[in-house]
Amino acid sequence: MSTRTPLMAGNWKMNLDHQQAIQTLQKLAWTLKDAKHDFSAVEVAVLPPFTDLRSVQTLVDADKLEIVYGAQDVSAHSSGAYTGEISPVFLAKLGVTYVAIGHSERREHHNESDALVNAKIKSALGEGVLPILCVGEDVDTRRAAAHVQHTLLQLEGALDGITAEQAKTVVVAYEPVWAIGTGETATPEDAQEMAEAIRGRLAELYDQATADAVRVLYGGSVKSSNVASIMAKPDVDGALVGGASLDPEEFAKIARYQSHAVGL
Ligand SMILES: O=C[C@H](O)COP(=O)(O)O
Repeated sequence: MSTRTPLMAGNWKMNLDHQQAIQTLQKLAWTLKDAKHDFSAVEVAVLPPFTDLRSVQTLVDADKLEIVYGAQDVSAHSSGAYTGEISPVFLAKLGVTYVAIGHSERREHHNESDALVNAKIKSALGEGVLPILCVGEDVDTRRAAAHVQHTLLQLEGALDGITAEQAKTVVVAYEPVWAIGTGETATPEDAQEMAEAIRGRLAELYDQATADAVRVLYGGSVKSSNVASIMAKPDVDGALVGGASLDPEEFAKIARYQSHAVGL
């Protein structure tokens, strides 16, 4: 039986301005409160755009919300002449818990390499911000049956020079690119295959205790209708949710997957 606390993280991507962020977060918080959600059983996080973070922090603090929040990217540097970049120091000061690093959209549109992803992971960890490291293959790699090898290489590159103690705090999100925003979800078996392979490689890179501590999420067209079957797999510890996290009632249902799995 796993002792890992499941994590449901909503990646809002480039959606919702700071006023919409407040409305969305309030509605999410009310919905979860009405449902008496146990945050110690399933952790809930939102990853808004940078410009929303101060508003989100203010609401979370004022209403003492148990929802945590994160950023969608971070600079590999802590300060200096890096126009447009956001320092991990600034994120830590805003009470940010998590930061997504190496999302496939950043790898694709901003040419982020495994080396840069690795530098960003070190940068975040240096300020106590927990990385959600995104890995996963595109459709051609999957068709060539090279998806496991490809994804494990991304994992190794990202964790180069990271100690076992640090690695235990990293969340890994497996997101097959062909399933992101397409409505096409990987099967629960696909998610389990990769989550198990990731945990196996972590055991080889570090040790079993580290591998057992790391949470592995699945991401790609997760909805309330498919989350329970994905979460039933032993190595899947949560979901990185894009589109469906913009609807607070739907995202609350995803976080409450245990309730609707047993028909409550
Ligand atoms: O970060 C989230 C993923 O890219 C999944 O997005 P999606 O749920 O809209 O497919």
